[in-house]
Amino acid sequence: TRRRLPPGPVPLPVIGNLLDVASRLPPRSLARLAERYGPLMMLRLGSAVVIVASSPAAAREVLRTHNGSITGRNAPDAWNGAGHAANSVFVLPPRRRWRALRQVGTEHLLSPRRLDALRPAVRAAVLEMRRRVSESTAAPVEVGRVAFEAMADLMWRAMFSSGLDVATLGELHGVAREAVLLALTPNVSDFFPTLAALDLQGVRRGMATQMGRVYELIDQEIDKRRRGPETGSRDLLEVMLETDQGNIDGVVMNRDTMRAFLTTCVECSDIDNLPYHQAVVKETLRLHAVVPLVPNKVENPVEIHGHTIPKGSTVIVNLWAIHRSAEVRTDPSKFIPERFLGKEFHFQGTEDFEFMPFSAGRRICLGLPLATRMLHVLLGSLLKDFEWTLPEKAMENGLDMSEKLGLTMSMATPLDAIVKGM
Ligand code: HEM
Repeated sequence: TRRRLPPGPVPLPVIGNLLDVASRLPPRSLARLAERYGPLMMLRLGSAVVIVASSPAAAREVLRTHNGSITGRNAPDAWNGAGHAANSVFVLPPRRRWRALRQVGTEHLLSPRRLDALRPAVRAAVLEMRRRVSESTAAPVEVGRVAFEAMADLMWRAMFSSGLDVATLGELHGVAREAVLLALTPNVSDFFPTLAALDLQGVRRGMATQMGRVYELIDQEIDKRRRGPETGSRDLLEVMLETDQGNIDGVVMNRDTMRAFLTTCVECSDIDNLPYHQAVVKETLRLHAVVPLVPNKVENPVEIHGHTIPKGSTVIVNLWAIHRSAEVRTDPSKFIPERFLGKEFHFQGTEDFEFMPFSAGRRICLGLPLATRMLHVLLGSLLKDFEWTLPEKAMENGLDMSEKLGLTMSMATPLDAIVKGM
């Protein structure tokens, strides 16, 4: 079967193709390799076998045709810190616990009914964000930080019906920043799983400290609700407490269930009536994929385009490369929101797999309904309520739009902007 494996660069002994991929921006290195080896190529990263899908047709094979056999995950070792892998929907294997957690999330946190009920929480989180921005007229505003804090505040309100104070929000931002740095560190444990137990670089221990702090905050909320008076809230915490010791589809609702929904969040607005605003958000997600490399584990061997994809290997869909492919759109590296006007490009992905910021298939982003609403509301509020300018240096030298990949993709130089007026 060896001859039928996908083509790829020749691996070096021990390290395999690590040097071919190591760069400031791995999705771009992989896109360049794909120009040479084709839309389905094979690499060895240490002892791990990695197949990379870099075209819409290859993505369709992975995320639709053979999706049933390619829905696993090889959890990065960092996720084992504080036992987080057992609570994370992102890395759980596609079995009972993963299915049940997705169901809990879909029904009790992200259903259209729950999202409607969350409108006041969204409003409160956005008002709080506006208040903080309007107090920052003297110094530049770190836009990413403000948006992160509003998402965290909203997620907290959705789960616990109470917002977070400024100090805790700041602390959570610090936790996220540390976690991104840890995820940025290429980890020997991932490339040589036999060495993982040693945690040679301390990445797993570092992640355990960060996750441990978030778990502590969640536990405080649970204990407060248990001791306190009835609140009458119908939030995720209430569902959990009502079914405590009970279960949903075989999964016990407990603290771990709350931990599964650590990620950010938020509102329903007028977005259907704001096509240009929507097009700007879509073009941003196209050019700057939040999760540029979607990793799937092969649970059963499959044949794609005449090549054998071995069991246990990781199949990465390079969303970054597909979104920027010159074969499917003109001027792919230019920011042109108009390309999304008047056409059917859904956030859920297009039929031909050329635009899918939330991926597709059985593991499509669970937070999609919340994320799309919150993105529009946050951006809308920041643009409508404030007038912005850039710091002098950025005005002179232009804005650094380069990206860096950690847990998710972000700007290499965080955007600072100055509020001119309201
Ligand atoms: C602009 C914002 C976001 C983007 C572009 C995005 C994109 C993605 C992508 C591409 C994946 C990988 C899907 C796959 O494996 O095929 C993913 C997974 C996931 N996302 Fe998001 N995401 C966003 C925000 C959120 C938010 C706010 C939440 C939480 C409420 C969330 C929760 C999740 C979860 C739980 C998974 C794992 C799903 C699974 O493996 O079953 N995401 N996201």
